[in-house]
Amino acid sequence: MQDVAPRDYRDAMACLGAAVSIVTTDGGAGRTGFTASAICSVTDDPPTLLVCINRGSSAYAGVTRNKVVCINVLSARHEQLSRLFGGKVPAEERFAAAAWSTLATGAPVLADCAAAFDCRIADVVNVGTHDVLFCRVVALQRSGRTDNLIYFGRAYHTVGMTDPAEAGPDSTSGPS
Ligand SMILES: NC(=O)C1=CN([C@@H]2O[C@H](COP(=O)(O)OP(=O)(O)OC[C@H]3O[C@@H](n4cnc5c(N)ncnc54)[C@H](O)[C@@H]3O)[C@@H](O)[C@H]2O)C=CC1
Ligand SMILES: Cc1cc2nc3c(=O)[nH]c(=O)nc-3n(C[C@H](O)[C@H](O)[C@H](O)COP(=O)(O)O)c2cc1C
Repeated sequence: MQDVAPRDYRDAMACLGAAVSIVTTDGGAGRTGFTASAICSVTDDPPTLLVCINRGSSAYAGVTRNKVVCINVLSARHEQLSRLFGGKVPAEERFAAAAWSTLATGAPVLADCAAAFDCRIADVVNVGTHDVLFCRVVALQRSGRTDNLIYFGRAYHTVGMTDPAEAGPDSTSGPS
């Protein structure tokens, strides 16, 4: 069976709205990060997400050598930060634009993101141009923010919950 053309595939994928995150890493291979929408929950036992990273990305060597990532889910106010981490800008210039801390792995945690998933990379599967990283969550942070940055139709949008109580209280959990 013939594959569809990459351009047609991307045009169709532009119809799929997705939350936007900044995936960060730090360790022996240095601090770096990139904007990502190809992120998905895999299982809650053990808590695992997947992240798809293009092997051509400037962040690829750092992420795969450090073997840790933090998935920082962006709020509406982070559109400019998403653009900065979206390519071409040197890594340290990207980080200079926001405040960061750490949880368990040492990967940078964005101070006021909607949620942060601090992870060790448990498995990697090579598919076409990308590596699929299976990321075991070892610590969490939630801000209680009630809005999300969304990428849909090649443009940024925002969604928000009407009842702030739905987001739950501010919280941090995992090993200290
Ligand atoms: N999964 C990925 O690697 C993604 C990469 N991007 C990057 O950001 C640039 C701007 O994105 P758009 O304005 O949406 O234009 P676009 O026309 O290049 O992409 C449309 C949609 O196709 C998918 N896509 C794009 N490039 C892809 C890739 N290399 N592998 C798998 N899926 C891909 C994404 O869902 C994206 O929103 C893209 O050219 C690409 O370099 C954007 C979204 C996802
Ligand atoms: C909204 C958005 C979503 C993106 N999602 C992904 C993604 O899921 N995986 C990925 O490898 N690159 C993704 N990219 C592209 C990277 O953020 C980055 O632009 C690319 O890796 C090249 O950056 P570089 O200059 O650091 O090499 C996305 C870009 C944007 C703007």
